[in-house]
Amino acid sequence: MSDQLRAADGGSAAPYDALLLLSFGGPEGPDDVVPFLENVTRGRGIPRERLKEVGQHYFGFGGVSPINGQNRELLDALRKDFAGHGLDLPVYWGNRNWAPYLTDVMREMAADGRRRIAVLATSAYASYSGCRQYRENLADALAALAEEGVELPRVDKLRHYFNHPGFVEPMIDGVVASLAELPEEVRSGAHLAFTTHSIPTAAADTSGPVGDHTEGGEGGAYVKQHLDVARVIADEVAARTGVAHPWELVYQSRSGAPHIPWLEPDVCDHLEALHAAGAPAVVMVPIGFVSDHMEVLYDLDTEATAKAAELGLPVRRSATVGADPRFAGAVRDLVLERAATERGEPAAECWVGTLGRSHDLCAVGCCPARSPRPAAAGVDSPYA
Ligand SMILES: CC1=C(CCC(=O)O)c2cc3nc(cc4[nH]c(cc5[nH]c(cc1n2)c(C)c5CCC(=O)O)c(CCC(=O)O)c4C)C(CCC(=O)O)=C3C
Ligand SMILES: [Fe+2]
Repeated sequence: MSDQLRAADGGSAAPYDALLLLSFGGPEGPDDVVPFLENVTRGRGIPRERLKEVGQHYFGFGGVSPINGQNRELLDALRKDFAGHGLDLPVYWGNRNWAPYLTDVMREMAADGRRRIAVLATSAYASYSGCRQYRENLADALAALAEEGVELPRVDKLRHYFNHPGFVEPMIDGVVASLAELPEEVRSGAHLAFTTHSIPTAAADTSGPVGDHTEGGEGGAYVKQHLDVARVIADEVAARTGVAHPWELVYQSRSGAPHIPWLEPDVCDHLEALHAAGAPAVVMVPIGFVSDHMEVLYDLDTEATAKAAELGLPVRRSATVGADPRFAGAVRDLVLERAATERGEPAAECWVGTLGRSHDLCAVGCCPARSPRPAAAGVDSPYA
């Protein structure tokens, strides 16, 4: 981690007068589950069977996704961090698929007189679902407010933070802790399975700026960024434990029709393959996710963990960053970095790995939608 640079304490958030935490949203009780899934899947052609199955995942947890509670904790952590560092910036929270809905929060922000909003999406990497779709949601919210005659604030989306040390370091600690929990006789031979959300290979290939696009489901910014983070974590874990654990990037939570190719291998198939090849233990490292929401609690802690038990393979699942104070500090860095850039001043950049500071403004063609729609906070935004 020697190439990392850290932003100094202090600094101004001007021209920003608010931060908006923009997330996915999740149900908060059994009656919310079906309407939530309808919101998520509106017009996206997810097979009914998959929806019924995913509904069961939520009902198994009383119809409550942990994601909203985790965002409330992150909000608290952000407010504490900002207050503790003299950053006077109000923080709001809105979601794509459940209350508090983005449009309602933006209306409230406008009524509070917020004119220039920095947006942090709870998705660290480039992809249609994790980046452009949030920009489309912002455009939809601005369009709705324009209809209502509200004077529109300007929104800027903060850059991808997959390689910010405040995102990566807590995960390194998590892997070291999970390794320590494994029975000693299997610990040194343990494999690391870095996991993230599978997406259609066509979406992976076109993720990120056009210059990163590839063919054949082999790359694109989405895969490249995950590999970069995985390598940083694996190298640092090796440095700390003295053991170079073998690692691989695998995928989880596939949906969509079976004939459409998505990124593989699936984490459960990977556990089987590792077991067959004689691996004595595995730590699953959910680098694709910011908190322990349903994709982590069900797909890893329930399903993949049951698969490992069936195989007799010892596994652990390492921690996501959640509301770690280092992550809150990373968000402050991102705000200050972007604010300086917007003021035309040099910005202290924080990043690890090999890819550098991600772009501030998505260019035309970045993570394209299958059917083009207006998206805010990019070069092609119809809004100021
Ligand atoms: C890249 C990515 C992230 C990571 C980045 C980020 O965090 O944004 C993510 C996060 C999440 N995905 C979530 C839930 C769901 N995702 C679905 C469907 C889909 N996700 C996709 C991609 C991603 N998803 C895709 C390509 C689909 C197919 C349909 C479509 O293109 O939309 C479906 C529909 C049913 C199903 O197919 O599983 C659900 C219920 C929750 C909430 C969990 C909770 O409630 O705790 C979270 C945080
Ligand atoms: Fe998802």
